[in-house]
Amino acid sequence: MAIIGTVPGILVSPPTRIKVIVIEMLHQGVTQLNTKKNNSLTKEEILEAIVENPHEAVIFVDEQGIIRLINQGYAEFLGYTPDEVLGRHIQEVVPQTRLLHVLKSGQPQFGDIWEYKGQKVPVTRLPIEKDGRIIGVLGKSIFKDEMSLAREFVKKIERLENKLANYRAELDQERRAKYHLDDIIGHSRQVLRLKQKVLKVAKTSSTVLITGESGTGKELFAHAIHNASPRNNRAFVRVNCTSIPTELLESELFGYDEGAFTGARRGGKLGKFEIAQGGTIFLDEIGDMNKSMQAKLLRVLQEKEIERIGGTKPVPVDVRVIAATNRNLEEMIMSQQFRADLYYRLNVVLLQIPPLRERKEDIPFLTEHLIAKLNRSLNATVAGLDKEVMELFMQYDWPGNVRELENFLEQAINLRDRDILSPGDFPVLEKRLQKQLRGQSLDLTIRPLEEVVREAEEKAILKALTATGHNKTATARLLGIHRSVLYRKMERMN
Ligand SMILES: Nc1ncnc2c1ncn2[C@@H]1O[C@H](COP(=O)(O)OP(=O)(O)OP(=O)(O)O)[C@@H](O)[C@H]1O
Repeated sequence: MAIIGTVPGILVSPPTRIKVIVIEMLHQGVTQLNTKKNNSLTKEEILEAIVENPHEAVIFVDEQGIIRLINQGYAEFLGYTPDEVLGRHIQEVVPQTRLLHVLKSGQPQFGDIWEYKGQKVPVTRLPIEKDGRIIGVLGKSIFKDEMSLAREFVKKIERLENKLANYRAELDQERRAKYHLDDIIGHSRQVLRLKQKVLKVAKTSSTVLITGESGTGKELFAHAIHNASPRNNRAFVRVNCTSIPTELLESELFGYDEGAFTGARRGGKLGKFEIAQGGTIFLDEIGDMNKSMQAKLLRVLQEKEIERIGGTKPVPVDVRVIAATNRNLEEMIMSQQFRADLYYRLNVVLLQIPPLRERKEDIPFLTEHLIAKLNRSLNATVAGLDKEVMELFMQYDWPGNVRELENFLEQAINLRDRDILSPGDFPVLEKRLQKQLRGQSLDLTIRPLEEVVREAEEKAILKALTATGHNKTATARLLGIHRSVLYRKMERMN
């Protein structure tokens, strides 16, 4: 038998020759294909090229903290050659290393900013596992040519971190009660009694209801209760029940879980009750809360737990509730606008803040306090006011209470010619006072009917506004007119 060709180690007879040639061709083809595909590089060579890429610093320390792999660039960055550091303990070479923390915790760190010899670099540290055991840590960082990019990135992160810290501080400030008992000015019997009551109720966690006309200082009292209480180092969270649309109020108060509804934020949202955990929640304008929310709030007060929207289990809350309103809740109960059971739950301790006209002896003290406060905020140097102004103040009824006094003083400080305020600095006050005086006396002079009708109308509006604590919707309802008509008429009155 003639041997006409070989395949290594095999003797081939003629009939199989063609087959062998084909096999050889195929073999060559595959080799060429392989060569084209990976440039004949072994896995080790590829890994080495990756490690030695010039854009990144790469280091691997084993479980003992020994440097087992370091690329040229990183060694240079540290001021060595790779051979000088391989086999040494990382701490010996880089005393401020954080790789060992990752070795210990097993937790990866991404985008950490690491400072070395004045240079800041973003680094990633990854625990490396084999067979379920951590065998070392891989540290990586962008550097060299990309350093300027990295620096920009670091700066950006630092700016964001600073911003975040500022927002956090601002938020903390927002969640602190600003006013203390000493900030409540007044020597009248009523105010002194209220302050004593604040000191007593501050010791407990009972729910407090604060009532009083608009601008009497209800919010001030709520802050003071929190600050005088053992909860004063925890959050004080204010929720204005009118300024939040009804459909949002529930998520605002109780929060929601991720995916609770379309458009819900990723990770969900904490509600004000949870934010106030351990502290106080101040529900301002509680009289404006709609009935379905009233029912939900009642449940929270009874069960002392909230349910996030889309949540699966209730969350216990330890929060003191202080509610305030300028509306007459008892009348609202009679007209079925407010739940009686909620009213009794809220009204455990009642603080009724009297209107300013019933404690006019406080006006001089409040004036002095408010001028000092406004001097600070307006950078002014007002020393006080003429005797005539104080006389006007004492005659006026102050339907807008302390807030109205503050507004008058602010306008006057802006308009003044001298640092002692005179009646001329209070043009609106004089106008309102005249109206008030006319309203008190029966004006029998014969005047154009239009004027008489307008005055009667204004009187009725003022009375209704006082009765509703300046709630425009309720005022319009009382007077039987549309809210837009009320607004128009009020604009004309000013
Ligand atoms: N006794 C007081 N001493 C010092 N400032 C006061 C006092 N009462 C009220 N003020 C000031 O008057 C303004 C109105 O007070 P606050 O907002 O507490 O009133 P309110 O009754 O909560 O009003 P509203 O019902 O409209 O919310 C604030 O600037 C507050 O600092």
